Amino acid sequence: TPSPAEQIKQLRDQLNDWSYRYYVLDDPAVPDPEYDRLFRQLQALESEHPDLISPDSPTQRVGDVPLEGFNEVRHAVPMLSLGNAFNDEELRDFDQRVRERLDVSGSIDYVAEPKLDGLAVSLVYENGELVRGATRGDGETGEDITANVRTIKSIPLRLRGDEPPALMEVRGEVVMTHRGFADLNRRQQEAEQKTFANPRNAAAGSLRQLDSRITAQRPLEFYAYSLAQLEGENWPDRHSAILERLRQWGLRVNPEVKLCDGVDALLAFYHDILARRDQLDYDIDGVVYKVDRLDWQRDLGFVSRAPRWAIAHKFPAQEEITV
Ligand SMILES: NC(=O)n1nc(-c2ccco2)nc1N
Repeated sequence: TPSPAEQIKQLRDQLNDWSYRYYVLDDPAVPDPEYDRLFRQLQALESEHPDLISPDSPTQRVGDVPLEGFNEVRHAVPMLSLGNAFNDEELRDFDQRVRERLDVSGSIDYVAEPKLDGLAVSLVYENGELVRGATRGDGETGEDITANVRTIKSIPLRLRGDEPPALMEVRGEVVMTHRGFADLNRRQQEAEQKTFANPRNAAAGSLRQLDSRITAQRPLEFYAYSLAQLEGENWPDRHSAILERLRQWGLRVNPEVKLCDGVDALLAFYHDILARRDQLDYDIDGVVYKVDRLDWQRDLGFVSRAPRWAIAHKFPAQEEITV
């Protein structure tokens, strides 16, 4: 029979794979009771052999000692803010400025993405292991919320694949779905606790908990949308290839993102997402377009704190929805 260490590793890898299928791919491999059965087996083995517990074990997602406060962390690469376009004309101006600066005559490729209205978060992985989670803060420094991001099931504790990079920092948005928000407020009401005004506030309040056992009770999801640091393997040469590499590492990328050739395709994407906005299960406040080629992103650089190579295209403010 396999050694306790081998049994524990087998259970850990199997549970992490099932969790990836369920929370990242929305494609469960086994019914919940099967997952729970193996989870309890792993817990039993780990309690007999605590020295064999590893930080990427699914049993280690919820901490048990609340923090006194949050440490500050300095972002190695500033978490930038985006300039805005408020109408089609301003978007055409953006595209024209980009092509002029690049001295490119024809249309160029952009990646178009829904602009999720949650909280921007940075995740750092060393040799494939999640070592730090941080809020955006003021863009230069944020709060260390590692214990809280570890409770979010769509955030892998270990990157998938045999040769994880030495260092990888991914950024994305933590959101709460409308369904999760409604269930949470119902539970809060039943427990005579405060309810939240909207999913974004609920997500912010959940991430700022000093007790990660509370965060673990909150329906939070993570969508990755950019790569900030990568060491130990070559950078992809396009943003679309970065998103594919993030998917390969086991991170969740929004299924609506789309490679678009030229500004007319961007406008078609904008109007398509706007038309479907009410059917999406999470809040968005616009779409984001990013020049796909990374060499062109570098050439374009930033103006003050916003990139010249990306812009947000905002929707009209949504009238308050009565739930
Ligand atoms: N909020 C959101 O969904 N964002 N935000 C960015 C972003 C911000 C800075 C660079 O990229 N991208 C997406 N999809």
